[in-house]
Amino acid sequence: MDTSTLQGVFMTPPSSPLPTEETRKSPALAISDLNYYVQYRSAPWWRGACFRKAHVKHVLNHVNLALPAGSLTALVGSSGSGKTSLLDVIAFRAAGDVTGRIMYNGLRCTSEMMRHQCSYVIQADRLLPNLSVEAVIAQMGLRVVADSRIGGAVVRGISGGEKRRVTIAIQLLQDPDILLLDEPTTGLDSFTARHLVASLQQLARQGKLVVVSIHQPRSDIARLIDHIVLLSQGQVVFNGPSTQLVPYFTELGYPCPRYTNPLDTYMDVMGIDRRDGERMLASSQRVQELIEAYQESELLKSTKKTVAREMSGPVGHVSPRNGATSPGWGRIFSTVLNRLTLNLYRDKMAFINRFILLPAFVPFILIFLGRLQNNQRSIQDRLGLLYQSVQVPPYLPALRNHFYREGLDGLYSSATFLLAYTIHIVPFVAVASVLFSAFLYWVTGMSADADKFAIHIAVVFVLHLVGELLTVAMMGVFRNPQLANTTTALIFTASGLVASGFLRASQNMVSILQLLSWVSVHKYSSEILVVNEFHQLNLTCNDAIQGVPCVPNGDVFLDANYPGAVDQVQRNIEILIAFLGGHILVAIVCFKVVGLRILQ
Ligand SMILES: Nc1ncnc2c1ncn2[C@@H]1O[C@H](COP(=O)(O)OP(=O)(O)OP(=O)(O)O)[C@@H](O)[C@H]1O
Repeated sequence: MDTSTLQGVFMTPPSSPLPTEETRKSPALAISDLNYYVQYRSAPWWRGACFRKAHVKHVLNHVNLALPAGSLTALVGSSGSGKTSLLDVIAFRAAGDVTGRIMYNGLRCTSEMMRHQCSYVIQADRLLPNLSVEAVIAQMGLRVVADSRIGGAVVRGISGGEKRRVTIAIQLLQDPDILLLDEPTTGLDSFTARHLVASLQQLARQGKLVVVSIHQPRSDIARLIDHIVLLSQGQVVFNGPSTQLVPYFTELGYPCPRYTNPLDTYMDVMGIDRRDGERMLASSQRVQELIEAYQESELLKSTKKTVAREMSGPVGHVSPRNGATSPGWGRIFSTVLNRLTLNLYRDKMAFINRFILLPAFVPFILIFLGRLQNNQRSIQDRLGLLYQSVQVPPYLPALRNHFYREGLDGLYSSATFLLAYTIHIVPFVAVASVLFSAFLYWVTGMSADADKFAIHIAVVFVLHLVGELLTVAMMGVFRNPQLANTTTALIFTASGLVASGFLRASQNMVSILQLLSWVSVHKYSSEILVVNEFHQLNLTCNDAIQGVPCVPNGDVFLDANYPGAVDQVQRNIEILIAFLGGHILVAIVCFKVVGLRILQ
């Protein structure tokens, strides 16, 4: 659009017809005297919570708003003005302390009500990289990419703009009454950004309350906005229909020069110039005057009157949308399971990781160890191989932040997700365990007995699964895949060292480590594997060193080093099964207790 007509745009109604009285029911969202405070600590994190000074920041300061449904509202302000915080507070996702009241259609909002009636599209697109876009929403103009992969770091997929529209489309599948979007146009080219905002305007016209935060809307986007909230340093500087923007500021002595975008002009007026102390003081004073002028304005008086009318309403409850019933648990579970499985099947790196890397290690073992003998030295070789078997590396689970997001959106519970997650990795872990054990047995010539081979696979399988579940649990705690993976690798390595008895006899360790080994999965899995390999194994004495008693068979070795292990195989298998169940529970608890507390 030509900038010469910009001022006209802000004085005349936008292109799409404004909502009818039926859809407007003004105001849909009323916010009364909202304050938002966050606590933060200065000084480096390693000083610990007790030694760092706690500060409280007043992020949103006495905000009163009345936002009409059927209109596209934009929160506009410079970086740090409080746009994201305001959206977080409206969505009941804010991490700090909130005072004030939010009403929606005359009902007092609660977090449960907003989880059901409001969808919040945050800045980053969190999509599963290997899923295709199926019937998603012609409304979002995604038909041409309906069969494309989303794409990620490895596989190129749909474009950034298309990803953004898919993110919005997914939120729209919930048919929300309120749609909040944080910086939806950031990173998009001008055509895509305009197309996206036009789609949002169309959605608003259907009676939804659509609120977007925008740093600095370009002229063609500004034209589509019906209602503007200008924020500076957490305070409202203007709140009203876009048609009133220029008249309001002109009256305050800030006319908009011809041929310029009014939002650009007023963002400059509201900006704090930090180049030097003098300019900073002058611009801060100007902003303060603007804030005070708004406090005295007719605009605020009328907003407060409207808001006050709404405030007497009762507490809102969750109502089924448009008569729709939510899907049952079985449907949700199978959808989550299908999505996870499909994503994993299409993930080339996961395939390489799980099916190729571990078996690919076997040729190295062949060079390093060769075929197993039955002499005295083979005892050490066998122990080395068994240590290798119990030290299977736990995989980085394919969990991503979008699952936290979906959990926050109330789409499914942590238990549902973790159950689906565990089930979806079972076939992969099983195949990887079979491949690993088969290669190991075939290359080295371990005890060739079908039962023993099956037990070896089962133990490797349980260790893989426990490792993966432990990583999932750590992700519930840390919310960081790398940290979770490193922590699990450390725990697993330490546990294997201490509890397997393959590198150091347990009896020689300090008592605290001996005690700790009782809670290690490696103690029980190692005992099963060592019995598996050494029980009924005949050994030759032809390489025995003079003066060192020969170990004539594996059972003598077991009696000396793993006393009672032969009789405890059944018990150890039961303990391993309990470990599996226990780790699923630990993962659920980590997500539910620790995870949700972080997110609230
Ligand atoms: N949890 C928090 N801890 C500390 N400071 C916070 C927290 N949340 C918000 N703030 C501060 O509050 C102010 C407003 O932040 P907010 O993210 O809402 O701004 P914004 O307008 O969305 O900025 P941007 O456009 O850069 O995203 C900033 O100064 C920010 O540093």
